[in-house]
Amino acid sequence: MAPRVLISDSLSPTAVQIFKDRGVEVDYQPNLGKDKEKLAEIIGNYDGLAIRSATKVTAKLLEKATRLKVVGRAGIGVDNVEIPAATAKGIIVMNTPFGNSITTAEHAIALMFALAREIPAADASTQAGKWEKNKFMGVEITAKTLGVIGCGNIGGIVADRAVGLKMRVIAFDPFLSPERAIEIGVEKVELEELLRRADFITLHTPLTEKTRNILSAEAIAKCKKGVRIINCARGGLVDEVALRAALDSGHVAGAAFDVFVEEPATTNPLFGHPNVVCTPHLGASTTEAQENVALQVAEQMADYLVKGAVSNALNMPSITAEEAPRLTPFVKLAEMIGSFAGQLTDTDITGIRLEYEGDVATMNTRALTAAALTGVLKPQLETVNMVSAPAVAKERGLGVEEVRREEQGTFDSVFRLTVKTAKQERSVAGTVFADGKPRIVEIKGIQMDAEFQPSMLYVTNKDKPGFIGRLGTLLGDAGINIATFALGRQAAGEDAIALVAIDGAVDADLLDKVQALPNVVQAKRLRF
Ligand SMILES: NC(=O)C1=CN([C@@H]2O[C@H](COP(=O)(O)OP(=O)(O)OC[C@H]3O[C@@H](n4cnc5c(N)ncnc54)[C@H](O)[C@@H]3O)[C@@H](O)[C@H]2O)C=CC1
Ligand SMILES: O=C(O)C(=O)COP(=O)(O)O
Repeated sequence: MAPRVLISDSLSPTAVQIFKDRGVEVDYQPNLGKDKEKLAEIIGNYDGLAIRSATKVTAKLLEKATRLKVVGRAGIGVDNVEIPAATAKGIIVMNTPFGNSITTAEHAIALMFALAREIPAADASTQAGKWEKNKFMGVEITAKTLGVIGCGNIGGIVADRAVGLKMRVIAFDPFLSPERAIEIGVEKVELEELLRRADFITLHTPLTEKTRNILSAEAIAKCKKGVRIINCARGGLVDEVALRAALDSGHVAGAAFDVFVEEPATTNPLFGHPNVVCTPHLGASTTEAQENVALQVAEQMADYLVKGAVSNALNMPSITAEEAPRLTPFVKLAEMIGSFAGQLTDTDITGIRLEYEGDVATMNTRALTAAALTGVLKPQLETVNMVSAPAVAKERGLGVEEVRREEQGTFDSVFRLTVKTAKQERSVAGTVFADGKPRIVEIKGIQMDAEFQPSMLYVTNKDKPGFIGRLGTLLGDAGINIATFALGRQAAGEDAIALVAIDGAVDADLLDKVQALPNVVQAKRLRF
């Protein structure tokens, strides 16, 4: 069945076309994001959800999203998506981190000029037939100091444009390296210094608990008198009530806002002030940017839903479309080996060691580790998948250790997983043969050669004559057909393992009988 995607915000028709071209069914309902109830009613029918900023992807909505595998944000900010809730449900959240950054930076520059020359008010007055030539006295921006709060992609482009406009640019960003600051021609400063020195302040951080109200009443009070503030990033970075008071007192000379605490903003503390310029979250609204983000989000989502490739995900390691075909059988192997070990473990797991040997050590082991953890955790936690497994493992305090060795042994690649419990360590290793099928090649250091089958019986025993015959007879008497029978042992007469693929299931009663056979140490049913 073709995957189905819902687009619940306004997106360029390019997205619809790309989904169709790539074999994804698509429903384009550009206003649905604003209708929470309706969206919750139908979200259960879709594998993918493509959004902009109007759709709020809350934990409550995700509860109804029983089929959802991916949320694609055609844009940058993902503060409208509850990512931990998506991760917990195994839903990938991806964005398009660069598609609209130039456009948004240009909007910030446009708003800076609009403020400096009071263009919106002058336009309204002129078109009202007032010709108030003496009312509007602007300020030059040349040689003025621009303070950039958050100097990442967009902040960096704004800084670059501002340098071109002959401004002096200072930036506050704890993650801006001194080398990058030199490269883009900005002076890196602390927030206090920026507030003290800047004639214009522009904000370009995401909205997080750290950045909320970064321009608080207190911070605004520390600003130079006559400062002008531009916010093209997110509502909530500036305390709107405090800013209004500072505008009213004349401490702040002007403010240009594209984003607001409450959106859509139909009322706002800033509205109505003569030195305030507002736009309705238009930062990303150019034909070019919308074309970029629509194309990119549709390609990324289709690549994931159709080919298993992951890019620009915020809660999952990337898998390129090129590596996906080579990686996929190993993802399967890692998950099955993980599942094998998980099903064998009854007590609390304290740690997991993942060893990648040979070719597999050169692959995307982050993705393979996520798959292996999924397998280990699934017997206890049905809903876990590659997206949520690493977070769940961390939450449960499982120490995860990765070892990579590129030298090959008997096989081109070996993946070995060791589960540690308070009582013991148990390792299982496997490989992928040329047929693309995962195989078990070693259990607890004992060599084996077994394929995974949907229903299997795992028996450890003392290597004594008669065991195989007795097990075969017991299963035969119960009407169970043996599909394959793999054996391995440490040495003659010592610990041995039998891995039996069976048609049909072994019930608890029969399992007890297997367990009761002479020399049997442990008997377990496994399902794959
Ligand atoms: N108005 C609009 O339509 C648009 C708004 N945006 C907003 O712009 C924001 C920035 O986008 P990008 O530049 O692409 O993101 P980015 O991730 O490249 O840059 C953000 C920068 O903020 C810095 N930062 C993080 N915490 C900080 C803190 N506490 N103090 C100072 N700096 C801090 C980071 O180090 C990073 O360099 C987005 O998160 C989004 O909210 C993005 C596109 C369009
Ligand atoms: O990309 C972003 O972060 C934006 O804020 C753009 O929002 P929008 O897609 O125009 O609703």
